[in-house]
Amino acid sequence: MTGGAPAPPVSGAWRHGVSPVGRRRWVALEKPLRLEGGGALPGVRLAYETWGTPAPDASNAVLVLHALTGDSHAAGPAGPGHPTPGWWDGLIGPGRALDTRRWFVVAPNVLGGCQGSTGPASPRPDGRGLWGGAFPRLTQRDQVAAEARLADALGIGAWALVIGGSMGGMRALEWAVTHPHRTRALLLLATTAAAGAEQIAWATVQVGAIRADPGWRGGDYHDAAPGRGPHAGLGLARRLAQVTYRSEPELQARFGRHPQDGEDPARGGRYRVASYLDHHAAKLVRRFDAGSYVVLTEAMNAHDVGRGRGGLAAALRRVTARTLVAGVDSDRLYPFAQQRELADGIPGADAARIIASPYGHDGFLLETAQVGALIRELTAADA
Ligand SMILES: CC(=O)SCCNC(=O)CCNC(=O)[C@H](O)C(C)(C)COP(=O)(O)OP(=O)(O)OC[C@H]1O[C@@H](n2cnc3c(N)ncnc32)[C@H](O)[C@@H]1OP(=O)(O)O
Ligand SMILES: N[C@@H](CCO)C(=O)O
Repeated sequence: MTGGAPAPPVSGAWRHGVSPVGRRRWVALEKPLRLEGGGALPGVRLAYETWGTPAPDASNAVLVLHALTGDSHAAGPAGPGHPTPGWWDGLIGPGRALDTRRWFVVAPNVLGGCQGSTGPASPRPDGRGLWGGAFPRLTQRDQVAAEARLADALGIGAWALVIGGSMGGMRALEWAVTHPHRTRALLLLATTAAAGAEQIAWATVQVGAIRADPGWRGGDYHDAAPGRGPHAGLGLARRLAQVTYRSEPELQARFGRHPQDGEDPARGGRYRVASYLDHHAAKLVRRFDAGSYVVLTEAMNAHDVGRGRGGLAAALRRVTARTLVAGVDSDRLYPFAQQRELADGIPGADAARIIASPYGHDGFLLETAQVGALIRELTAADA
C-alpha cells in the first residue's frame, strides 16, 4: 500500500496525535460532545486511518465507515495492532476502486468502539478510572456528530463520497440526512433506514448473553483480572451473530452434518459448523470489548433515520447526494426489501442494486469486485 498518511492540519480546536498502533492517528475533541439522548460526553477521542493525499481544497476526500466489529484498518497489510489485512483492502489502494492516487480515503473507528476511539474501555477524563457501565448510551447520530468533528479537524468541508455497509451504512445514511451539504455521493450497502423487529430481536439476544455472564458486573469488569471479563457472553453473542451474517445454503454446503475432524457428536464432540462458530467466537473475544459490543449494538437498535424528522419518508427526502443502494441477495439479516425502501425513498437514487453472493450479509465485505464496480459507477460522475 502506498500513500502514507499526510500530516493533519494544525488547528486550535482539536488535538491531534499518532497512536502507537500501526498507522492510526487520533483527534481529541476539546469540547464535550452533546448527545441525542441528553447530556454530553467529555474527552472524546476518535481514531482514524487515511490513505492517499488530500487535494488542497480536500475535495477528493472519501469517508469509509465500518460495521459492528470493524475498525479504522480498512486497508493495508496486517501489522502491529492489526492481525489481519484491512477489511476492504481489495477496494482501497492504487488502481483499486478507491484509487488512492486520486482519492483521500479516511476511515474512523466508530465512537463507542474499542480500537482507538472513546468507548466503555476508555479512561474517564475526570480520572475516576475507566468508563465501564457508566458509559452513556449512544445513537448513530451521536457517532456521526463525532465524525463531523473529525472532518472539521481534517479540514474536510464535504465528502466526495460516504460509503458504509451494515452499521456503517446506518452512519453513512445519517451523514447524508444530517449533513446533505457535506455528502456529495452516497453508497449504502446491506443496510436499512431503521432497525427492524427481527434485527432488534437478534441483537437483544446477543446483548442478553453478554449481560447474563457473571463476568459482566454491570459493565464494570474492565479492572478485573485478565480472563475474568464477560468472555463467555461475548462469545455466545458472536456465535449467534455469525449465523445471521451467513446464508443457510452456504452453511449447509460448507459444513452439512459433518463432525469436526477427530470429533464425534454422538460422544460429546462437535459438528464442524459448531467448531466454526467456536473459532469466530474465540477470535472476537481476543480482539473486541464486550462493553463496546453492547453500546454499538444498542445504538444500532436505536437507528431510525425518521426519528424526530417527520418519519422515514420525510427524512430520506433530505438526501441530496448522488446515491446508490445495494443489498446482498442472500442476506437474511438485512433483507433486500430494506434496501429497496431506501432506494425508493431517496430522491434521484437508482433502483436498489443486487450484489449476487452465496455468503449472506457478509457479502458486502467479501464481494469486493461487485462493490468496487458500484464505487466506480458512482465516482465516475465526479471525474
Ligand atoms: C466492516 C467490518 O466490520 S469487518 C471487520 C472485520 N470483520 C470481521 O473480522 C468480522 C468477522 N469475520 C467475518 O465476518 C468473516 O470472517 C469475514 C467476512 C471477515 C471473512 O469471511 P470468510 O473469508 O468467508 O471467512 P469465514 O467466515 O469462512 O471464516 C474463516 C475462518 O474460519 C475458520 N474455520 C473454517 N471452518 C472451521 C471449522 N470447522 N472449525 C474451526 N475453524 C474453522 C478458518 O480456518 C478461518 O480462520 P481464520 O479467519 O482465523 O483464518
Ligand atoms: N462481519 C461484520 C458483520 C456486521 O455487519 C462485522 O462483524 O462487523
